[in-house]
Amino acid sequence: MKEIIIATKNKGKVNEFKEMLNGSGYQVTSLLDYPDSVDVEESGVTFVENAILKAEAISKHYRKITIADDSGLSIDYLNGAPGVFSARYAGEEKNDAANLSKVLTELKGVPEAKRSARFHCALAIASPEKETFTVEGICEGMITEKMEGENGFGYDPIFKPRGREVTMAQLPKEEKNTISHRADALKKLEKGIAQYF
Ligand SMILES: O=c1nc[nH]c2c1ncn2[C@H]1C[C@H](O)[C@@H](COP(=O)(O)OP(=O)(O)OP(=O)(O)O)O1
Ligand SMILES: [Mg+2]
Repeated sequence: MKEIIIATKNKGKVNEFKEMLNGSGYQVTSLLDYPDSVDVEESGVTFVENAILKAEAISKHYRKITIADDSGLSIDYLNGAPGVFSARYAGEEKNDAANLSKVLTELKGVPEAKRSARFHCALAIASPEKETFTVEGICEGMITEKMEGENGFGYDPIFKPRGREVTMAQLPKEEKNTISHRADALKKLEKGIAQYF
């Protein structure tokens, strides 16, 4: 089967890509299958730049077709923070629980009307032979006042997608994978993947 490496060690992302590409005919691997892989520095100032950095470094190293995902949460009341710093918001050690607590503290007492936010996802596909291609997806919503739900990962327990009454972490995974920023981006990329093989 044709292999696509997802250039991430984030288990949450890996699971979602495997679910969403299930039945597509591609064998989906990730850096969890390549544990000796180098850590790529996310030095870009946009999600797209970081996705390109990760996809190109890994595709060059393994000489395989690679998709990288750079994503994060942008909160209007915080002028777009944590943005590209979402994973490292409460410190370099990338702690989801600490990141959520930091956001909830910063939004303490802020009324519902001012709690709007959106998830962003940039995907880059790279190959040793072809030019890199990128897409972006978003998911609109708002920040809740407390954490709820066990599904998903990252900021899901404090993010209520628009049109839903529960957090992303309370939705079944099939539903998250229909409405998420990652699903939105992947829909835009999917048809183009075949051209890389
Ligand atoms: O669907 C999501 N649901 C909740 N939170 C999410 C989601 N998607 C991204 N996020 C958050 C997690 C992390 O705080 C940051 C991604 O950071 P980002 O650098 O892209 O990923 P990462 O460092 O965990 O793994 P890697 O760079 O190896 O792909 O945004
Ligand atoms: Mg990262």
